[in-house]
Amino acid sequence: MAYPVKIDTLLEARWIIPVEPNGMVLRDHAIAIDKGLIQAILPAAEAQSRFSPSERVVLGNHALIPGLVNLHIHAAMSLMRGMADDLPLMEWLHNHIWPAETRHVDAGFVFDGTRLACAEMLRGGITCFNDMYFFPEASAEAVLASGMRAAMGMIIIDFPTAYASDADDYLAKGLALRDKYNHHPLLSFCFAPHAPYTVSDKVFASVLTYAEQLDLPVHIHLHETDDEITNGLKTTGVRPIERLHKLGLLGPNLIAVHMVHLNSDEIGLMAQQGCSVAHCPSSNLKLASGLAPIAALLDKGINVGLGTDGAASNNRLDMFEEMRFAALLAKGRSGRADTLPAWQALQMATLNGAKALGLGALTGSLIAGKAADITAVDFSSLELAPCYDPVSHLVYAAGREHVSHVWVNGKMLLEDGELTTLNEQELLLRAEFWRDQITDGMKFNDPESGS
Ligand SMILES: CSC[C@H]1O[C@@H](n2cnc3c(O)ncnc32)[C@H](O)[C@@H]1O
Ligand SMILES: [Zn+2]
Repeated sequence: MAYPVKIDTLLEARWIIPVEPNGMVLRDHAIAIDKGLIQAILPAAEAQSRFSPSERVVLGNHALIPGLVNLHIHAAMSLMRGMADDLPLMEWLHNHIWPAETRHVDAGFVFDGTRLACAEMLRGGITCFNDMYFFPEASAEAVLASGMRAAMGMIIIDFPTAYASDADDYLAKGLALRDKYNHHPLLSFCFAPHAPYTVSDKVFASVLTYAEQLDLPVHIHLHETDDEITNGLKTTGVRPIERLHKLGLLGPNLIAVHMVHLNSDEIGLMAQQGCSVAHCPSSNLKLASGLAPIAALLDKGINVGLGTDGAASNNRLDMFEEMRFAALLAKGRSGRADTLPAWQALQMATLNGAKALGLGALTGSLIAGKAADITAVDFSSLELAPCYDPVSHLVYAAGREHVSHVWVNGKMLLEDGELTTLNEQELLLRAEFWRDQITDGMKFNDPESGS
């Protein structure tokens, strides 16, 4: 008989839901992990005789799923959660968020805010996120402190900020960051021009040149509100999607965020060009932007992933909530209960996000050879009983409070609900500190406060 093979970790669980192939649920199986990678998935009894793990984790009433992929977030905005609620996008941005960003956002803010967001996301089973924010070098340090996987946005916005003076400066800073971490096992990069209404044609042309040269995704807010389209038509003569098409930006590397207001020609064009969409249902509802036509996008074969957007417009970084909202809203909008079934919502929250980021060979599903980015969901609570179908429960009944363990690249970052890399108490103190800074800034701005 052959000797057992030494490995780092053996995870045994009641259910393993690999997502690829879709619809498969494995009962009483185990995942063998070594050097950060999934080595094999096989029946638990067989795994026990074949492998000799340094660590064995037995999760008798849990489902193991691929770590959730948050396809659109401004992580550091966790520090602005609840700062400006119940406002439409443009009023929210111009009168509240941009003034606060001008006044308070620096590298320290971004480091603390991103760590806070990482802590929240890890507790909710998210292993990878696609970030778009100022001072991405500070976000990258926060990501590395947490052990998560992230796509860092090389942001470009056509106005000066404390981070960069002009479009060339934004691009140079983003590219320098990418050079610093190129080939890092946990970090990847996306160009992140903010939106059609804040980026000029000339700057889009530079972004396209670099994106093609480096074969990197381009991550942009697009067709989020009706006003964006009306104003775009007025200022450029065409709708924003048509403008980006003319500029050559539509293609398999494009991650279009929101995509709420679309006509059927635009849906056809996005499909034909192979673009991906980041659907952010909670943010679209809270800012009253509208309901994205997700069933129509999926019918055309468009790759749709899910995002939380920032905590200032959501106000949770909770992909369980996004899965449930996505499934329910798509049914409500299409008038068909079979639109966006649970398995498809789970696929959107995992594999589709990974594919959009160009990380489909690395994460997003549980198969041998991919990174061990894994989330364990505990089905012991009474609100998850009885269980006929674990995939149904994951989307329609479970919440982030049921996440017990998380691994990224084979490393356990959440153990029985406890973070292993980030210090919760310190993050709470830093959050209070920044809340006090922002509140003082608001008093200073408010003539009625007398200061
Ligand atoms: C250039 S860093 C990102 C920039 O985007 C702002 N932002 C946050 N949420 C949204 C949204 O839903 N639409 C448009 N812009 C958004 C954020 O405050 C930063 O300024
Ligand atoms: Zn956003």
